Amino acid sequence: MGSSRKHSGICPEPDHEQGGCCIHIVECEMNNRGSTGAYLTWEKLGVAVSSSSGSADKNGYKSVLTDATGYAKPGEIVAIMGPSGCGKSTLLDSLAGMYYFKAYMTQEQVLTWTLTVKETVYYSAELQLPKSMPKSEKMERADKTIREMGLQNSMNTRIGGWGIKGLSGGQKRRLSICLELLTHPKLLLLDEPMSGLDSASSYYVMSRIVKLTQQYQMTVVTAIHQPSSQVFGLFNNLCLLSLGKTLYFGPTFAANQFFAVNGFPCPELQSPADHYLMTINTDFDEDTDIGNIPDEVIHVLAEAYKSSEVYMETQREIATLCAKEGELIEGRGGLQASFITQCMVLSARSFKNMYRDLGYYWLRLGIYIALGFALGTLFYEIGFEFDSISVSFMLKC
Ligand SMILES: Nc1ncnc2c1ncn2[C@@H]1O[C@H](COP(=O)(O)OP(=O)(O)OP(=O)(O)O)[C@@H](O)[C@H]1O
Repeated sequence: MGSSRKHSGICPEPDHEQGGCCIHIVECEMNNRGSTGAYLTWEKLGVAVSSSSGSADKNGYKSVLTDATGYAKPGEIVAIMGPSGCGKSTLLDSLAGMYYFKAYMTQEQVLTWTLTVKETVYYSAELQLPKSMPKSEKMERADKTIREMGLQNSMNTRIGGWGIKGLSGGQKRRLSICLELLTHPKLLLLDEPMSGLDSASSYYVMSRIVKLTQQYQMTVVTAIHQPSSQVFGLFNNLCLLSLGKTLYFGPTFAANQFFAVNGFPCPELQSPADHYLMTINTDFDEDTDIGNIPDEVIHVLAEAYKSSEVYMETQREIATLCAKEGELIEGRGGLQASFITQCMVLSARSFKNMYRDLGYYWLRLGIYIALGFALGTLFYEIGFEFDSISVSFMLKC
């Protein structure tokens, strides 16, 4: 590793229940090749929310994430998996809380439904890419990213929304990924990027993300629900959560052995990802057919993980990554569009959105014309005398 780095960290005061927690990120020059990469680590990360339910503690707080520990390195993808409600989004939100994070795709779609795919990506390219980059190059990058996400046949299709069918749910998801990948961010957080995609599309989209991750040495952390075996095989590290606890963080290929050693071997012909999720799901205690009580399984695995060699290795890796030192490589400024460009692009986008949106522009225009006409006719042929004004006004009212 070279010596240059960007560094930031959040290490709040140790909490009496959760212990100390720390999120740490360094951007280092890699292998002296001139390119840089972001190293992200999180240790003993806990999140509690105020709650009035029975599971809250005496202070009215419910723990939704406990002692989460892990790391992510350039050129690699960490997959966060676990049953619904286990804390995947909470972990990603906590990591995204770093002021330095570059790109975060949440579960909510934030797309302007009146624009086409091409317009959406072009506008985003103009706003996000460095002002030093020529416009032709920005458009070229936008076209390439659209093709990489397999949206080239829908370039001129409107996103669609209220009353207008446009892109499908999966296509919208791919478009959202496009917008995040445009800048080749050093750190990319994705929350359920595959939702709405069929298994083949999921594989193609994820393998393209892997390709870009390796090509641009991006650091990627993604929450994912139910990856197929092929998609699962693309991840470098796996973070398994249940009830807010980390049951496993380590190499994806080593998870099978961890489960087998602790009494939950993956049956032959079953997808490992499915097996892990079925084993640690606590939502359907009565219907479970694996013969174990889910809460006990979580306890056994959480304890086994903390005394495993994989956990020790994770701790060693985090210590190494946190110890990286160096200098600032580049300032954050200079990467965005200039103020003038931002004004022009946003005005053009807003104008297009307004005149294509029936409710937003045309309906309002109709209402204002009708209102103007009504107000105008109030004084029609009113006369010029004082009496005519008062009589006419009384009549009209
Ligand atoms: N701000 C909050 N206030 C109250 N409860 C919260 C808050 N944030 C998260 N939670 C609770 O924490 C738990 C974990 O939520 P989270 O969204 O992280 O789960 P998830 O694993 O991403 O679920 P899914 O896979 O269904 O999206 C849920 O029970 C949720 O209700």
